[in-house]
Amino acid sequence: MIQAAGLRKSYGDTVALDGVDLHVRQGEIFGVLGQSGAGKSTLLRCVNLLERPDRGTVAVAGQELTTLGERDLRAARQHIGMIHQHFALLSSRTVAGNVAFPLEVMGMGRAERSARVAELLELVGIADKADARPGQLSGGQKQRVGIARALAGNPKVLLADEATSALDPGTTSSILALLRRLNTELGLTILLITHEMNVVKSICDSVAIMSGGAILESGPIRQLLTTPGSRLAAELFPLPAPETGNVTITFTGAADEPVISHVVRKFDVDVSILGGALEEVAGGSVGRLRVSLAGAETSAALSYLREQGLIVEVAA
Ligand SMILES: Nc1ncnc2c1ncn2[C@@H]1O[C@H](COP(=O)(O)OP(=O)(O)OP(=O)(O)O)[C@@H](O)[C@H]1O
Repeated sequence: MIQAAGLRKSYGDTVALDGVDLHVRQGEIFGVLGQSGAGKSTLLRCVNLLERPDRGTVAVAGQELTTLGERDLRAARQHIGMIHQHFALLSSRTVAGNVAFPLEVMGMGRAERSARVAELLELVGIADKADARPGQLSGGQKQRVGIARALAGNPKVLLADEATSALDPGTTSSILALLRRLNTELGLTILLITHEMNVVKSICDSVAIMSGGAILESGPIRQLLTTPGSRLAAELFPLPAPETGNVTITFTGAADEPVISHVVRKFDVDVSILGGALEEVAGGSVGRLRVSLAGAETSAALSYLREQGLIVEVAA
């Protein structure tokens, strides 16, 4: 649904994007995770060409955007909704007036417009706030207005720029739940940028980890977590640096299998547990356990764990 290749963007001597490739599949929620200054906002702005990349190509819904002139680009952007960290609402307009704004720009007639606005406010759960001004709303309600406005043109893609960073944890959860519902009910593809692992953990299907203008690792979350050496796994489950010979075991969905007690019973080994955690990620449970094994049958025990489908990494 979104295909970017070889994106480069510099501001003077600062290289904000240093050859970025991005592939977001239709119907998924894709998170770009990174620290401040990693290049996330620049990447998002290059996807709808609010910022023109110095080099590289961007296609959204099969349409190559980088070759379009300003007029065609404006038309193409109607199919790409965007929501912002600080909501970007017009304070002089009511909630309904804010949501109506893009429909006015599209030239939609008054009656059709007001029916569409009512439908959108209902969809995001703030139909009762239609006549309120943004200044009278909570942060979560403001973001719901932002989402309704972004959906006005029936976009195929929604870009979310730190959409929950200005919200408290409870409100963040309700906005993330709304985004997931819109993703499921409307088949909306969502590309979001965030510096919060929690956002990735709760709603993303895929992720790209970004640093210094480059993507270090990207793909479906469950696939990344079961790839040896995964940065995502290391960030999601911060364990102390391993000592030589320590074993890190990553498992998905198999936490109910008593594999460790099997190993101890089947082989001549002792297992000491050094640390670990279990998390709900991408709709399933994923766990990481750091252990040390001692005994005559250590290597047979490690082979057995691998045969059970666990990812087993031995620190060199
Ligand atoms: N308009 C601009 N002019 C000059 N430098 C810029 C501009 N926009 C971004 N940069 C620089 O490009 C780099 C990447 O910035 P960007 O805003 O994309 O990062 P980010 O990961 O979104 O960070 P943050 O979460 O703090 O916004 C930074 O070094 C930033 O200072």
